[in-house]
Amino acid sequence: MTGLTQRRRGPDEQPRPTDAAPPYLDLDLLEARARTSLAPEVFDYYAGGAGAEVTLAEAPQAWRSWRLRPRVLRGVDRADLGTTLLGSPVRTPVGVAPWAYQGMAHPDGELATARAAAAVGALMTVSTSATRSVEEVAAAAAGSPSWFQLYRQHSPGHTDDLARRAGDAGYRALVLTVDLPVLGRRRRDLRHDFALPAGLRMANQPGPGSAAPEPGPPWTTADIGRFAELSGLPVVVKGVLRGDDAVACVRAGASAVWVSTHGGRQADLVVPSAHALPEVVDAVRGEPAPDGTDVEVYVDGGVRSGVDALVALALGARAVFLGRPVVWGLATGGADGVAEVLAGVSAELAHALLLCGAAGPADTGPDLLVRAGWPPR
Ligand SMILES: Cc1cc2nc3c(=O)[nH]c(=O)nc-3n(C[C@H](O)[C@H](O)[C@H](O)COP(=O)(O)O)c2cc1C
Ligand SMILES: CCCCC(=O)C(=O)O
Repeated sequence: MTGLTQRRRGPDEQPRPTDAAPPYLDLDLLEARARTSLAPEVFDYYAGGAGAEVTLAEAPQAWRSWRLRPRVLRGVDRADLGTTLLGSPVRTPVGVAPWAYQGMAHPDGELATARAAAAVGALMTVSTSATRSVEEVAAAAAGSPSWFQLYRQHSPGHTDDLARRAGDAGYRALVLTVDLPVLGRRRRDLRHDFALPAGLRMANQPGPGSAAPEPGPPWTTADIGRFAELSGLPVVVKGVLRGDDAVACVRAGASAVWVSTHGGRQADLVVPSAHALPEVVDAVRGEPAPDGTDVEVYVDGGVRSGVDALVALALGARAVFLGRPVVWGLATGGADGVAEVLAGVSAELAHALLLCGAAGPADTGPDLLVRAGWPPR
């Protein structure tokens, strides 16, 4: 049976994991399949959030609190998704957010994700907590632009060493994740006493790979310039939700800031990324990056379609990153599954741009948006 002849689901019917692939990207179906194929504690580690999971649940809704104001009669008949991220050309502004322990989702783990991202021309961010080494994933990306995400390690010397290795391995930026001074209280993981399954290892860190690692000494803005120097790479600060913090990062030497709630996995009741993004974009306007160019702002959290991505671009994001959709792609289809997700959301974005009379990511802006609700606020 092809997707085209498939019976349509009723509005209240949940996707069945056995359904054939529909002729469009169905992330609910991928998640339902992943839920049946993964061990419950692994699925819950990937899917879960902190506390009562309010931030997790609000993230996708927050993008949908905007409505589009399409432009017509502008002669736009083609949308080109190509752009640059910190000077590296990519074929889509939809990238892969760093996510840990990919070997639990697929035996090839991070290597499969890297190959898929390279095939689609999307940028991948590789987590410190990968099940493959810094160098192995760089080799799988085969020169396609990738970034390395750095976590504070218990030993500062080890953190410095990872930063240097990222520079040597050819990553194009170092992403400092700053929203994990301690691990969020993730009830699902606590219930399962989650730990990395036997046979898998954290390839870049010592220790057992539990959900409650002990991070090293706190970082401050002074570390931004230090890591840029150590690695020889531009620094992106991930996990910024306030304008004042964003400005402090840039003044300390960051080339970009990444608005994120860590997928609702750190503090609960945090402002959704979609609501924090405009404040951050406004705050860094006019603040030059170390190389004199404009500071770039990225965002993630609850982006589940190309239209969500369009809202993010229109609010001023230069790139939009996906977390769980990529997890479900890898868990259900390996590299092909990841490519399907990245290409699918990118195709939706291209289509949404055209429908709004925009020729590409740079041809978007707040004029395309109004707050949902009537009268518009
Ligand atoms: C299973 C999982 C593991 C994650 N691991 C990391 C990580 O190692 N480093 C990091 O900076 N962020 C990590 N994140 C956060 C993501 O980079 C990203 O901010 C978030 O997933 C985006 O939200 P979304 O899942 O709704 O798309 C993780 C997220 C998930 C779901
Ligand atoms: C040290 C944390 C492990 C990876 C992570 O960031 C996450 O699970 O959200």
